[in-house]
Amino acid sequence: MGAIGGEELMNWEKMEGVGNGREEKILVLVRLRPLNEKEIARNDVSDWECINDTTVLFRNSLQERSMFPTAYSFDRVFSGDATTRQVYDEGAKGIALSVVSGINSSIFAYGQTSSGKTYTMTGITEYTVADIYAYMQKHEERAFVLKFSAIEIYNEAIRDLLSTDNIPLRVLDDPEKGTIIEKLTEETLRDWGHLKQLLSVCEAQRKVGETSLNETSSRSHQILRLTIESSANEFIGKDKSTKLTASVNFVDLAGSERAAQALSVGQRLKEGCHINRSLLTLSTVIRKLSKGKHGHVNYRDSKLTRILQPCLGGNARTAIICTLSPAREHVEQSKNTLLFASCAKEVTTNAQVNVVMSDKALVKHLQKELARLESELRTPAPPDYSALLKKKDQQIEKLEKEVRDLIKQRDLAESRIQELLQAVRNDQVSTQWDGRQGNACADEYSSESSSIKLPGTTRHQENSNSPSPSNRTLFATRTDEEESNTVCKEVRCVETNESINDQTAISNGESESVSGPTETSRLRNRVNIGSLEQNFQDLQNTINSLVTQPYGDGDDEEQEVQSQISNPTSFKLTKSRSCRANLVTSSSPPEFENTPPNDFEPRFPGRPEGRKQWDIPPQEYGGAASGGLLRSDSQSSLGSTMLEDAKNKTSGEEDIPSVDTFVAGLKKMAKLQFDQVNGSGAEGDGLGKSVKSIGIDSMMDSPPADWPQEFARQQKCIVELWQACNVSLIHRTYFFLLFRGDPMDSIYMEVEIRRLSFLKETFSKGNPAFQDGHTLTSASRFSLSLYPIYILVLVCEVGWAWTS
Ligand SMILES: Nc1ncnc2c1ncn2[C@@H]1O[C@H](COP(=O)(O)OP(=O)(O)OP(=O)(O)O)[C@@H](O)[C@H]1O
Repeated sequence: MGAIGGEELMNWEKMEGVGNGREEKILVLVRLRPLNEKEIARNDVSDWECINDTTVLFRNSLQERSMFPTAYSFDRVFSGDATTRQVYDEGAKGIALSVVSGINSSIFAYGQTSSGKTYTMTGITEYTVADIYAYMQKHEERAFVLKFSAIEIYNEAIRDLLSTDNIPLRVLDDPEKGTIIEKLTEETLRDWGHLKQLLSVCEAQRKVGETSLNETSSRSHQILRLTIESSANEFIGKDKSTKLTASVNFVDLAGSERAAQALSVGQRLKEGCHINRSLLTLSTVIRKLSKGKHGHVNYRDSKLTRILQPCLGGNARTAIICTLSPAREHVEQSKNTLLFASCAKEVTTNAQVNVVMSDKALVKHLQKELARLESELRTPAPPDYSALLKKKDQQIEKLEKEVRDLIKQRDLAESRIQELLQAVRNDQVSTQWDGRQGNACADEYSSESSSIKLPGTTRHQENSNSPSPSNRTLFATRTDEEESNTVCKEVRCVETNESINDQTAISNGESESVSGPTETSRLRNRVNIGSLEQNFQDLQNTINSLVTQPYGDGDDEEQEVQSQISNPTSFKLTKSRSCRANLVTSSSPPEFENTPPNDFEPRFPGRPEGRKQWDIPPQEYGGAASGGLLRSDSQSSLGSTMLEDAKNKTSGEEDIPSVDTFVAGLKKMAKLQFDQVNGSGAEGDGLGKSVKSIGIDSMMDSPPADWPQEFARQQKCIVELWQACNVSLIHRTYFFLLFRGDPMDSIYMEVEIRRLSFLKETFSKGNPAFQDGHTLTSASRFSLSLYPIYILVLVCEVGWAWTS
């Protein structure tokens, strides 16, 4: 017995590159035999052709329609005129001779009966053994030991072909050696002649029978095993001896057959059934292995697959030679063989060099390995700079990406800041403009003629982007103590929450909030003639611009509003609370045109006779007791009617019997509506109901489950109130001239509407319950445009009072 030392072993493993196993696909060869004499006599023709070294083509001369492919590619295909020597040299040799390198190998022959399996395997076995002996002769520095064993599996029974006993052998699972066959004869070969003799014995022992397809049909699966042990001569007899040991299997499978074709009966039929069953198991195992080594593989379903398990996806290099009969009558069988071959070429095996070490050699080897590892620990190997560089490069790339993202975010934030700053500048400009009219505003707020009070509530003031009425954009923001410090405030609101005395001054502090008549007179007394004159001049300019851009051009106005709405950047509503500081596009007020009219329209006392009277039966509006709100469609119809009236009329056409009566009726209607909206008048009068009483603030913090519906109702009510106060151009004019509180109320309501829209945007992204229109915006803008006229009248009054 030869041996190799530990160093030699490591060199060997490096050289072979298989120390840790080598995965490779099963080598699949296809051999097409020529037509035999019987087939030629039957004038059979060959439908198969090897068009190159790797492809076999099915020439369907009958033009049959078939689900099978016509071309098959494998590692190597051999035509009918190829010799077994060629098959061996160009195909199986490399696999078979792995055994001399300590790697297990297997050569299979698979195919239908009479396709040439035995013919091929006999030659392959001879050539392999011859080459092994030639190798042994070449490598005299090594000592080889060859052992031979042979079995056949006949009707699922294992027989020892080297034994004359007919006793079936048992298959055992050995924890170290794997699957073994009990009591199997293993002959140590003396020489080549000895092997030839044993092969003859096997041939004689193997079950062979005559069928209609093959006179010498193999009725069993035959496995010849040649085991080679080799070791280096120089280590023989020394303690540190190791040896390579591997086996090569020559597997000549029984041929699949159709009972009808083979005309088998009796014993032959029984043999055929066993053959087909075991071949079916082999096909199943191969098919499963071809899909990857996942799940359970039924090796144990047959003795054939159990014994061949290491060759099928295990520690072995494997070649399968699929033999084909060219005869047309065997076409289907040939196609089945090729399908098996197609699966087999997907199966992966993992061959390893099989080294057997003596105990002393093993200890020596392990000690050496231990010393090497310890030295590596003491002096760690220099770092792998290339790997480190690669890692750093990846980190740099990641950081660069992050930087790019941050730059993008920064740019976005800057643009947002610019927008906000612009808004603040606009706010300041408008505040200055308002400041010049601050006293007048104060008077306005304190006017007793304001029929609809807002006790304990906030009055909002709309600001325009520029003093020019034709270029105003409405902004509205709710402010409170918390919000007043927010940088991004775009519109200022003056709140009179708790104490009127603590009211925030508008703009430069000149303006004062709602107060009683005494405050009004005090403010009037503080009016400076010079500032009044200046205000007068400003207002004159404003009026001039109003005259040059009359409101009557409703289409233009509407278009402008439409463009503002369609362009969110030009029409924004900003919430100044920091946690909700995102700019939100203001949604448009509700659409009323499509609301169907109903019978629930209140009679309007100031309405001219002959026109439709609005009656407001208080009991129909519910109230605190019922707690009910009007259905929104009822209220919508009111707004709709009024709006349509306003649209259908011009100032010239308007028939106004009594402005005072009209205003009184309007106020009454507004009060009733607003009381109805808020449940009752107990907490305040009409429009004086604050947003807080509506519950918007609490809704923002913890919106109720049905808040969208409730919200929509509230929004609609306020919108309709607003419309009630803005019926038509001429009425509006009287409002401004004679009914001082209402213009601000209407503006206030517009602000509220916008704030509600903002809340809606905040809470109901994409909620289809909110369908907004644009009609209020233009009307509101018109209210603003007329506001200077009112200021003018007020100034005149103050001037007159002062001079008198
Ligand atoms: N390539 C070939 N060239 C010439 N003759 C061949 C070739 N292959 C097979 N034959 C002949 O065909 C006949 C059947 O061959 P063989 O017995 O090897 O088939 P088989 O596949 O082993 O059949 P079974 O499965 O029934 O044992 C034999 O007479 C054999 O000599």
